[in-house]
Amino acid sequence: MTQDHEKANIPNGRRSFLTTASRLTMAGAVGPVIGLSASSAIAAQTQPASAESPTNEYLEATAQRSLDALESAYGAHKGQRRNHTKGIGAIGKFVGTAAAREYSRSLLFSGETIEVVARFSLAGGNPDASDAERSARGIGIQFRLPDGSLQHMTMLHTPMFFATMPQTFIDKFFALTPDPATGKADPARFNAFLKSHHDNDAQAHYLGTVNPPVSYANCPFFGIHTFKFVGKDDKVTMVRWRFVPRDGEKNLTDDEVKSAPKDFLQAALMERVKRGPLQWDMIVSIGEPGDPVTNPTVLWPANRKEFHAGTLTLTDAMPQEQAPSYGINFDPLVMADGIEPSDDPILRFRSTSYGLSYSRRLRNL
Ligand code: HEM
Repeated sequence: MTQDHEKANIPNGRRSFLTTASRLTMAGAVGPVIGLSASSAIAAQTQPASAESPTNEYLEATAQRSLDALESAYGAHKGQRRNHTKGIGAIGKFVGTAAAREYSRSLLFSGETIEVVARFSLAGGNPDASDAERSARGIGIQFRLPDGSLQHMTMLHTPMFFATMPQTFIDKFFALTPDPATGKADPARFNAFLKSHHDNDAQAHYLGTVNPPVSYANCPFFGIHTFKFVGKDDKVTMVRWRFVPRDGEKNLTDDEVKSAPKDFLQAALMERVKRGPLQWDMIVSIGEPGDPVTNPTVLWPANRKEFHAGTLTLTDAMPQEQAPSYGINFDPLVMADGIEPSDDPILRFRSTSYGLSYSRRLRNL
């Protein structure tokens, strides 16, 4: 298993993750990142040191900086999520398989029917974003296990993420800050981000070449990170998972991308659940020695051994303000016994960022 990062001491004594070899090994051109209204400065690399903001502050990726970056790009929308702001609630159930029980002792795979609260969303902090924009679609799922414990999964419809290190996330959203003169992000500054952050390439290429989905019902969702399945005998298996829609994957045509109404996703989902339950199969891939486990921008080879770990069934959908998911913090590190996180620095970082966003929303900030 490869580690493509190292921990480094920074001068003020605090520790931070710094990229050493974050170049992609997979094919993927520097594509336009469309959908996330483009750009401005790369804070970490271009902002001068000052008494209030010493250079080291810009080098350190903190939850605070990640929210500063999101709010810089999209503003702070009171009482709302700072990322994936536009969304829809859903409820349903999950039933795990005997095949999954071979690898994980999690009650998720006990075979009992597990209650599920979910939320679909559009990446980015704009509550009025167009549903046709070329950004990631997300799903947060809270599984309520029979012993009262919780298991979270927070996934995207792209197979890969755009950052090997939290600093890329922070730099990207500062680079999307609107220029006060135009109200739009500065393309030159966003291009500077693209040129200096090649870990962004693969997802940008994917979003630039694969049209957005026609409905959340037709979205595959990828866990992206590597996780550990822990068996009854404590045996650890490195895994990645994805949820494959039984309705099939279906994307907008080029014409539909241009003409689709701004808010079609909610209507499409509501209409679909009226016709019957929606299902996804959870497919788990087993890692082999040498597969990257800390880099969420690089895919595993397609020929990895896979098994069907369970079926997600969603029975109802509702506007997010009325949904049980409204008050949930889909922190991806909320895990029940039997599933554990890898050392992926992005996965580890997410928890604090979600917590801070959640606390702002609860305080109506
Ligand atoms: C450095 C990396 C990341 C940061 C800083 C970050 C930050 C955030 C924040 C602040 C939120 C809003 C949380 C809330 O207010 O409840 C959020 C939501 C979300 N993120 Fe991330 N994220 C990161 C990576 C990822 C990755 C890798 C995935 C998927 C594998 C992902 C999927 C989602 C989804 C689906 C939501 C919406 C959850 C909901 O409906 O509440 N994020 N993210």
